[in-house]
Formats: sequence, C-alpha cells, structure tokens
Amino acid sequence: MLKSEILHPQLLGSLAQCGHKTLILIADSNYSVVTNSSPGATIVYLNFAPDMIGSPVILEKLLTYINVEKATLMASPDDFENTIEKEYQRLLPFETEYCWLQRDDFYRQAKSSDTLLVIASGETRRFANILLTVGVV
Ligand SMILES: C[C@@H]1O[C@H](O)[C@@H](O)[C@H](O)[C@@H]1O
Repeated sequence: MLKSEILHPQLLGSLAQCGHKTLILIADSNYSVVTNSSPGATIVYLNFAPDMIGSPVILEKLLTYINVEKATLMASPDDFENTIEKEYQRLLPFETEYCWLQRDDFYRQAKSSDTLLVIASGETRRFANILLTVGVV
C-alpha cells in the first residue's frame, strides 16, 4: 500500500490536477453534485453511507496534499445552528480567507470551470458545503 494519507486512486489523480486557484468542492450528503458542479469536474463519491465519511476528515486529509488560501462556505439561515464551520476553521490555517455565499451564488461558483474536483461526502449536517481555493506551495 502507499505510505500516504489518502489511498483513493481517482482522488489522488484529480488532486494532482488542481493547481493554484482551482476550486475543490467538498459537498454534504444533500448536495446535488451532478447538477450543481462544473461539467468538467471529476466527481469522487466518498458517500458510502450517512456520516461515513464526514467532511472534516476529508478536509483534514486534503490538507496534507494541498495548501488552501480561501474557503467559501454556503451561508445558512440565521436560525440554523451551523456546527461545522468551527470544525473547518480549526483545521484550516489561521491566515485562510473566508467567504460566505448565498445558496444560489454558491452553486454558481461551484459550476464555474475553475472547479476541477468535487467530493461527495457522507456529511449529513446541512450547509456543510465548502469550496476550497487551492493555494501555492
Ligand atoms: C438548502 C441547502 O441545499 C444544499 O444543496 C445542501 O447541500 C445544503 O446542506 C442545504 O440543505
């Protein structure tokens, strides 16, 4: 086996295609990954069963391969308690820039040709979608 943090061949291959400023979407389990992503993006399905595999662990492993300069989150309604944002903020470096987009704007961004990799997670918490802008090494 590989001595690396990620073993998934398709995921490793697509990650290697993601240069500076490309976008990687980690989608929650409610997200419509086919209709709300770029037609040119590779979709990697890691959503084996609900809450297997959650999005924070995917982010944690991705960060061993890439630098992230910006994180774009899907804004949640005011009365929604969003518990995942703090988990993402704990994992991402302090200097990461954050941006929140309303749902339709988030979809628009995810559909842009800059999005090369979409990872369907088993994360069942709503509004857990996160778009990562790849940074330089
Ligand atoms: C209303 C929103 O729709 C999105 O597509 C889902 O991915 C979010 O979690 C949320 O439920």
